[in-house]
Formats: sequence, structure tokens, C-alpha cells
Amino acid sequence: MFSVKELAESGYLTSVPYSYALEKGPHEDIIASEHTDQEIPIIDYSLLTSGSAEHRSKTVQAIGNACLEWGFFMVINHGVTSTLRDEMIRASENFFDLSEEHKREYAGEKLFDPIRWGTSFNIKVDKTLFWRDYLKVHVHPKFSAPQNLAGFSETMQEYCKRNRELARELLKGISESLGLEEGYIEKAMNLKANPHQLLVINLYPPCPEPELVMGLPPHSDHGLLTILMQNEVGVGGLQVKHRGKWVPVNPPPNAFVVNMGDHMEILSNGKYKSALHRAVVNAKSTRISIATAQGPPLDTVVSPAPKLLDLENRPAAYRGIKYKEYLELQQSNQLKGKSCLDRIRL
Ligand SMILES: O=C(O)CCC(=O)C(=O)O
Ligand SMILES: [Fe+2]
Repeated sequence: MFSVKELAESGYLTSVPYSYALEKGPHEDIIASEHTDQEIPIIDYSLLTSGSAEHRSKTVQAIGNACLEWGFFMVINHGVTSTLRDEMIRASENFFDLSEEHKREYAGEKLFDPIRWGTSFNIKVDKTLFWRDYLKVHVHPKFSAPQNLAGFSETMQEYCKRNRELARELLKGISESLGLEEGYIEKAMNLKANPHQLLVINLYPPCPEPELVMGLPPHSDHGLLTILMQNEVGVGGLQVKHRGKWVPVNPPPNAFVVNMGDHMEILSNGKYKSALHRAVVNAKSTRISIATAQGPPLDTVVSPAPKLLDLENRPAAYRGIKYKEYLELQQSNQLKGKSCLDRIRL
């Protein structure tokens, strides 16, 4: 199996190999125009944590609206330095620049291998291959990192820790926005114990026929929320489905993109839907995106929050499922819309 990087750098590639070509490319779908009135909400994180009750309550309301309307928002003034973000991007580039032979040491097959390098989504089940390579690392509660790359481990550890801190505060705000106490999600999901965090670094090399391939097909993420950033090469790639159209996500410099995961949808009993999104590729530049999926401890059973249920009017809409089992379910099937969540709807 070739990585896309190897394929793209192999010489004169003027068309995409058959195994990557879709019958219906991403450009055939309805895409919102650049100047759309559909603006993805921006949340000023500093107002959530400033200590001012008024600022906090306004921000909590804005978060609630963003979750209801989009399942997606961008976070600014989050306090993670651009130095750390740049180091993380650089370290990721250095990893993918290793020889194929070296990277193959991490070519694990199994979902819970601590470090896994690979291509597409799951080559055992993907009908068409996706134009992306990835590095997936389980970074919490037990930290792992590829060795022999100067500084990668330290940078990764710090970056992931900062993402967990952001997630923790955002989850408090989300909890409040659902009319629950700020610590409700943290308690119900046992997040103080050993929350699970998966780091996913995506690499999308330039593609000679971007309109024929998909970087990542439409899907929602597992976990409570995903925090994502991308290298700033002036090309987008991430798109979110909103009111029937694909809306390109163009985050302001230094912003994080946050999206609700399937476990937020389950926990909120469908009030906050996990966001359907996809990644398209381009002919010019390599795009890197770095996502951390924040979830509960692997053995936590996630089910709708009892406080949000009303047996007569609002019964549970999802069955409880262990986070670990859900991850196994998603990974062993094709990545296809919200098909995994559909399996546990009641
Ligand atoms: O590359 C992106 O922006 C999207 C990545 C993504 O959706 C994922 O890793 O789950
Ligand atoms: Fe995703």
C-alpha cells in the first residue's frame, strides 16, 4: 500500500489512480458561496474565563446557539500560543517527511495500537481510497509519541494538554448552555478520571484532479468534541454541512475549529447534533490538519443525560454504549455520514 504522499511525490502524476476516483466528486454537491450569509459562529474564549458573570453568560448563550444551529464554532483568544501551534505543525511535517520505511514501523493495524500511521480511512473496508495520510496517537490517559524526532514528543504532549484544558472549559460552558450545572458533563462522563484523547494528524498532498477525490468523506466524529487547527497555506479543505449546503470553513489566523461529536449528540439526547463535515483537497499545496478528539474514559457508558429526559415527552433517543465499543464500531465500518450513530438510535 502506497501512502498518498509517496504517490504524489513519485514523479509526474497527471491523473489520479482509479482506486481514488469517485463516481461523483465533491464539487458536484451544493457548496455555499464564499460570501454567504451562513457564517460559522466565532466564540471568544477569553470572555468565558474572564471572571465577568455577564461576559460568561453571553458567551454560554453564544455557544448554545452555535451548538444548536451548527454543531460547529471557531474559538479565538484561547491562550494557546502561535509558537506552540507552529511547532506542532512543523513537527507533524517532519514526521511525514520521514522515509516510508521509517514510518512503516508505525503502520499498525489495530485501533488501540498507541501509534498508527496509515492512509485513507480503513483500507480494509474503503471502497474508494481517500486522498489523505494520517498519524493517530492515543495521547491520554497514557501518552505515546513517535520516538527519534527531536522535540516531537514534548511539543505533542504540551499541545494535547492545552487542548484538554480548552475542552474542559468549553464542556463547562456547553453544560450550562444545556441548562445543566457547569460540572454536569464532567461528572456524568467521569472526565476527571481518565478522559480519552486521540490525536489525529491528517496530511492531504496536492492532487492532480482534486474534483475527483475526497480527502475525508462526509462523517461525524466520535467523542464529545473535536478541536482542530490547520496549517496556514491559504487553502481551505474542511467543509461543514449546514442547511443542505457544504459551507467551507475558513478559520481566522490562530483560531481553533471545534465541532460536536456523536457522544455530545447522545449525551444531549439529540439536542446538540454532531456536525457532518468532510475534507476536500486541492492541486496546489499540502494541507495538514491536526485534530484532537476528546472523549470520556474508554469504559464509560455514554447515554442521554437523565436530567434532559422526560419519559412522556422526551424519552431517550439513543441506547447507552461504551465509548470503547463505539470506537470499534466506527473503525471497523466504512466512514459514511452518521451511519454509526444511526445504529444506536432508539
Ligand atoms: O482535515 C480536516 O479539516 C478534517 C479532519 C477530520 O474531519 C477528522 O480528522 O476527523
Ligand atoms: Fe472529522
